[in-house]
Amino acid sequence: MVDSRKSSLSTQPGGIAPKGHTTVETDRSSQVEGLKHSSPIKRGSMTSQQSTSGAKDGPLTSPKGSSVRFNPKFLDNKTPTKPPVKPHRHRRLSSLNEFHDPFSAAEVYYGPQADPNKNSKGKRLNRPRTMSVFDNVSNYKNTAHLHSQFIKRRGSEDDTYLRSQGNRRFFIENVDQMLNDLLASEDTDKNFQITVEDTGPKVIKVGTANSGGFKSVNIRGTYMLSNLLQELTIAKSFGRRQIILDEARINENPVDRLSRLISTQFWDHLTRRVDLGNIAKIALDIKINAPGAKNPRIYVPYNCPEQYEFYVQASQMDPSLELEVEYLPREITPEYVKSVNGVPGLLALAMEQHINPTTGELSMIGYPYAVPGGRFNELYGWDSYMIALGLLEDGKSNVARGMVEHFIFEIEHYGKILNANRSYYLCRSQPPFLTDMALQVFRKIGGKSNPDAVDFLRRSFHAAIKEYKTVWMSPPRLDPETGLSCYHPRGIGIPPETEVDHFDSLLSPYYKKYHTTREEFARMYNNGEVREPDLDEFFLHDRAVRESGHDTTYRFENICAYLATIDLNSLLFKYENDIANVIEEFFANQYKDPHDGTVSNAQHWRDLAAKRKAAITKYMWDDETGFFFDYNIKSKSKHTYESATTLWALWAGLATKEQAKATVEKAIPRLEVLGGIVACTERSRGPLSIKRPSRQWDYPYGWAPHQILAWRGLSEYDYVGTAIRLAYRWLYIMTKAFVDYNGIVVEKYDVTKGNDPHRVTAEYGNQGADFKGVAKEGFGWVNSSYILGLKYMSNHAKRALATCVPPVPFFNSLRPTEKKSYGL
Ligand SMILES: OC[C@H]1O[C@H](O[C@H]2O[C@H](CO)[C@@H](O)[C@H](O)[C@H]2O)[C@H](O)[C@@H](O)[C@@H]1O
Ligand SMILES: [Ca+2]
Repeated sequence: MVDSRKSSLSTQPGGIAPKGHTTVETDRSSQVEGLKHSSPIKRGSMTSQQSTSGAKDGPLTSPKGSSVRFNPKFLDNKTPTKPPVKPHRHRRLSSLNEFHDPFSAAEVYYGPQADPNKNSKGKRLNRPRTMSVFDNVSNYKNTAHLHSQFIKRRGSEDDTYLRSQGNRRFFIENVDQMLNDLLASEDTDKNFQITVEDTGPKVIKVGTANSGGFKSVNIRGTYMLSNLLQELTIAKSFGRRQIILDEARINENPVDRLSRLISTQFWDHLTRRVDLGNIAKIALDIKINAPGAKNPRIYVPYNCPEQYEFYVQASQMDPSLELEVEYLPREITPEYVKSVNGVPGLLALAMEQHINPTTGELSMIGYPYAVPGGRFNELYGWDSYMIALGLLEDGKSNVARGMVEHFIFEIEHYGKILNANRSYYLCRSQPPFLTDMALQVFRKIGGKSNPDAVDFLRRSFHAAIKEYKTVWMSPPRLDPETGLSCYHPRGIGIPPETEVDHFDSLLSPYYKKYHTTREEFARMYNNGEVREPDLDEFFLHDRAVRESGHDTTYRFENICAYLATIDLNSLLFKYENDIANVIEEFFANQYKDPHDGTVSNAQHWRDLAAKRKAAITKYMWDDETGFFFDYNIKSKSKHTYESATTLWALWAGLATKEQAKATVEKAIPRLEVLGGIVACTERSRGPLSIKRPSRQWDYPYGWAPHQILAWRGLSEYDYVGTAIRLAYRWLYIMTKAFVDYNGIVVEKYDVTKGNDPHRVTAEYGNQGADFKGVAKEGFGWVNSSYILGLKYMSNHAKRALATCVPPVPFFNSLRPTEKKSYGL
């Protein structure tokens, strides 16, 4: 490994490290000494030799002992390999005389126990100047020195710092002041983040804990400075005015840091659980900007009086929140849904009985669930599946289970798994994953040996069978001629949840035609006061696009409701097989449907799957290109748009061995780019222009669900090496953006560029990018993809990721035998 710090420092006037380098240093002599003394890499800490940008130039050697790999193929259905949260070895801190974990969760690290103002032990650190530094007086009270990039007084520097082993801690006497100084000096573009694009000195002084803040050291480089900003922001949010901060916490190996943050913070920030006190907050929605959307509102199914009472009680408890509680009608029609677009609200979800442990009072509480993040602050359909996979891996099976409970409730009360639980989504679903999601949760909560898990599985499959029959295999979604299904929700008018100007380019000719404004035209059109058949056709397909989860892509524009997609039909094939297996094992091979009275066995469902497989092969498979295409049921022809969803056929297990081989040999080379699998090929998307702007589900963007399904699909067909290679690419893009851009984790990435892959301007920008100081939640399915992707990585690959070694140099550096395990 190249020592990037030594070489870069020697060429930098004034010893200031270039952007992206992450170092702590005192002066040159102590640097050298520090390097001489540096101990082997410890879990969780990133030495300066591992700095982020320098390493990519250096040759990569395969460290000994890094060859332990597992076959991820077996992991989806079997036992976990990753413990929920890695236990950290506690280190004894000699000077502070206490046990302490530098990587503990924020609540612990910044909680009252660690507060020098509340904890008598800690107070010792805020001691006045002592004789030991009498002749060595620091100007630490003069805060100007904190952002000075010049070393003014050698006497104030703590040259014992680099010699201290395992006890490198900073004392931040004034968190607010330090935050202000840090931002003033380093956040030169004033976006409250410290990134590689900021042009500050990239160095700041901080007091050392051993000297009680009298002596200081320099913190250098984007990564460490941005971690410092993040930690100070979190400390402040805990009400802390002073902190002791471990160096290990701000130079932590980025792979460890990101996975730790996801496991211990991001999931918690994304998790919701409705109770009497928080419903008004949970119900708030920033997507709709209408007068009727100002107050929080909850809609309750007509036959859930207990829930209605609960919410009325919540609204009465604090009238100032102005929570409105409404019953839904028995029949939910497109007309009704349109009628409440101006007064949108959250839709009630599943609740369980709850006994207050102190009062013994019986009440209700919602099952927990996790939201995607950003503007998406409700329970989504397919996001939930992807999120559940990550939660299960991180030992949060109660939240994953809660989401399945909500889907059972949604199918029972709203007739489908909703796009998301808001009133304006009542007519739409999303890609169906319930059977696999229930099976994954079932296995994690004890499987066959747990009667509660068996009950859960049976209830889930009752719901899934109802959904299969009444949503996906009924009009208008079913195409009776081919037996295949399309995304085709009912609905009226313009979807209200998009950003206000989303449809301007489409609708502006109509504003002109009717000499009116955007708002007035929308009202007239939605109410049927003007008839525009072309728009009706456009919005029919637009609703289908949104149901597909792929909103939006040129693949689907003006056509989606007529497409039997490979995505949906792969998922239904999986439903049919999962249902067959569960009927066989958990319903004694005889399933009496409580909804329609029919009786079926496993063979019946296997026959349905075989029929679908035959139809998919006939209508969708293209041997020449190695793609499964969508099928247009109107024009009765293949729609030859090359999409990443061709890999869903592998995930579902419907491709033959030959089809899988052709996929790997012909389709993957077209879809594989720097950062993994791209949403579609550039040639299918076609040229862009002002009139034909980019769409977020097209080239050059990459999405976590596409990666996750591709990895598993390829592994199922024994192309584990290809899965590992693609996973490395995706994790590289994520890690690089995380390191260079202040810990960012976003909804989607431009997977064709390595410098700022998080910068996506298509349609409604990028969720997860808009934070001040610290990213608190990441983005649901992207969080999962990191946790799941790491399962495919060897230690060698993890080390390369931590130093942001780009995929091609990394693959080129492998020995021939190693290359094989990357499918090369
Ligand atoms: O508000 C615009 C659209 O937003 C959603 O779509 C996008 O975010 C979802 C949540 O992460 C995701 O499931 C979907 O795949 C994304 O394209 C929403 O689902 C759409 O219905 C809505 O129109
Ligand atoms: Ca900045």
